[in-house]
Formats: sequence, C-alpha cells, structure tokens
Amino acid sequence: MIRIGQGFDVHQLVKNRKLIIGGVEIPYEKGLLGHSDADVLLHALADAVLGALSKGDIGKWFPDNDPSIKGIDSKEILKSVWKEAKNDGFRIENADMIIIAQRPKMADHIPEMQKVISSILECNLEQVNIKATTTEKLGFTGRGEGIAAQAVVLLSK
Ligand SMILES: Nc1ccn([C@@H]2O[C@H](COP(=O)(O)O)[C@@H](O)[C@H]2O)c(=O)n1
Ligand SMILES: C[C@@]1(CO)OP(=O)(O)OP(=O)(O)OC[C@H]1O
Repeated sequence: MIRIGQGFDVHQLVKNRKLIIGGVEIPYEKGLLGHSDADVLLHALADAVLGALSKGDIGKWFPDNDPSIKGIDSKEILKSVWKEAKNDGFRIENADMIIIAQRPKMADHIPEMQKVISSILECNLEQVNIKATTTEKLGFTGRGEGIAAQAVVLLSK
C-alpha cells in the first residue's frame, strides 16, 4: 500500500527569536514566532506524514494552547508523528519539501536539514529533498514578514 500526504505551514518573522528551520539553527537577525520553536519546515513535514496516515494535523496532536509543550523542539513533534507512522507499519519512500523565504539564504543549511530529517524518518539522505525559493520580493514572504514551507511525502507498507 502507498499513501501520499501534503503539508503547508507559515510563521511570522520577528526580532528576538531564534530562526530554526528543518531542525537547524540559522544565524539571522529575526526568528520565527510560534507556540513551539516554530520550525515551519518540520511542521509542514509532520502535517504531510499525518495526512498520509489520515490522522489529522499537528494542531490536533500538539494543541497550541497546551502550556506543557510551550517552546517544544519541533524535532520532538516529528519524532512522535513518525512513531505513529511506524506503529501503522509504514516506511518512507521519499519526502520533497520547499522553504519559501526571501531571506536568509537556505542553500548552505540544507545538507544539515537533510541529515536531521533523514535521521528522524530513519531513511537515506537521498530520500529527503529540500528546496528553497524566494517569491521575488512579492507577498508576505517577499517582504520578509514570514516564512512558509510545503512538504509532500510518500509512505509505503
Ligand atoms: N531563501 C532562499 C531562497 C532561494 N535560495 C536558492 O536560490 C535559488 C534561486 O531562488 P529564486 O527564488 O530566485 O528561484 C533557489 O533555487 C535556491 O537554490 C536559497 O538558498 N534560499
Ligand atoms: C506546533 C504548535 C504547538 O506547539 O504550535 P506553533 O509553534 O504555533 O505551530 P503551528 O504550525 O502554528 O501549529 C501547530 C501547533 O500545534
């Protein structure tokens, strides 16, 4: 059986927050705002896995009004979601993602993100593809007000 899932997330860029994307801290003058560490890429990916499993979304599993998970490391969210997938007997075929950000440049950080994600999903680096794009200064991402991410995963068993 194969199952496809998609995810999309957006977080606002603000001062005095760390910028964490794909489990990697990226040096930048602003960071993403959220109830968690606001890792927009891991949130999109976790939602894609939950979508493939037909198990809702991360807001259902990790409510943003739960004080016990305030500031949670999103790697823990993805690990927990992946545990669900494994319990249901699934393995990953591939994951493809895109980070939509005018700045900063993601390219140098993508290999480390791939390592983090492939380690959590227990797969090879080649099964995890991460891309980045600007929006040519258009829209909220183009104005640097926020960062968005999309993910697609294919699971099999
Ligand atoms: N935040 C970003 C945005 C883009 N990149 C890389 O630059 C390439 C060109 O971007 P365009 O938006 O002009 O298509 C893109 O393909 C990425 O490789 C990046 O590293 N970080
Ligand atoms: C991750 C959670 C929970 O801490 O909070 P946020 O960091 O605000 O992220 P978001 O993508 O808005 O929604 C999912 C939430 O459940």
